[in-house]
Amino acid sequence: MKNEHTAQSEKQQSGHGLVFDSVTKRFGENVAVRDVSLSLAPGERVAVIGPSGAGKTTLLRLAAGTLRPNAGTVTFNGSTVTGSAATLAYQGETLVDRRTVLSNVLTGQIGGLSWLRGFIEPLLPRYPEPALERLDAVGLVERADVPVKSLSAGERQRVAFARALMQDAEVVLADEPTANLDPSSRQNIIDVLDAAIDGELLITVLHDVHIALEHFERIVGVAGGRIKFDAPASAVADEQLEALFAAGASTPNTDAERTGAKKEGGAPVPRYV
Ligand SMILES: Nc1ncnc2c1ncn2[C@@H]1O[C@H](COP(=O)(O)OP(=O)(O)OP(=O)(O)O)[C@@H](O)[C@H]1O
Repeated sequence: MKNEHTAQSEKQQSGHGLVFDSVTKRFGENVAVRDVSLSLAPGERVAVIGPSGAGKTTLLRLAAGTLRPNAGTVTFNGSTVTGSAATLAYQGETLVDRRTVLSNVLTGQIGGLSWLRGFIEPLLPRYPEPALERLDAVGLVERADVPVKSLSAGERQRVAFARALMQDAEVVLADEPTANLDPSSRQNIIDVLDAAIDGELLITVLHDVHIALEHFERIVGVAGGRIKFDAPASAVADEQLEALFAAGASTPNTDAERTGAKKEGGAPVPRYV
């Protein structure tokens, strides 16, 4: 009889799950992700950690299909990723303050509606039940009718999760869900996310290494656009973490910097186009 690990490896080799195959993503001369190969199985809970500018958000956006690689492929179950396979849980600041919690969550499904219905549904919902279910999953169903502006940062993040879960995607991506939260809310928000996920592949970018190691099974360490380690949380050594964050300070992102060529200009690179 095959053990679970062998079965999972075979599925991944046959293109099951989310697969990055030799992926490179450039922004001009800046190489954000450099020849990355990675296989993640359905149901896994993965934390991506690394220093600032390492390429973590770019990896997430490639997984969401909102960025296309310059080289290599990103597939889910063998097909190029699209917005319907993966959902990116944007941070709580992306909510519309003056609208109610329910209305914000309902905007999570407008991609699947007609233009007119997509406009009207968040304001005058005909089918609020799916959104109320997602709010229940994140413990906020009682607050469905209050405006988002009256919520705490942690509650806003929970609404953002509920909105992302409306897409019923098989891959859930969260970029820094603990940002702007106090330490006790940070633990709590990861517990909420954990409880709301139901068999989907969860990939979370985290700055807080302790939370990553405590709450996630698999840790992918990224620096300079490359994967430096990919290991079960229990196997990540302090030396690996020190090397990862030390590498961040010294790893160049451009080919010119890597080859020691003189850098021209020096204008800051914009974060997003
Ligand atoms: N849209 C863009 N245009 C130009 N450069 C970009 C763009 N997005 C990211 N970059 C650059 O790509 C590199 C990786 O950025 P990315 O945001 O993926 O890093 P990160 O690890 O998520 O960083 P942080 O932890 O600070 O959010 C950085 O050098 C960044 O400046």
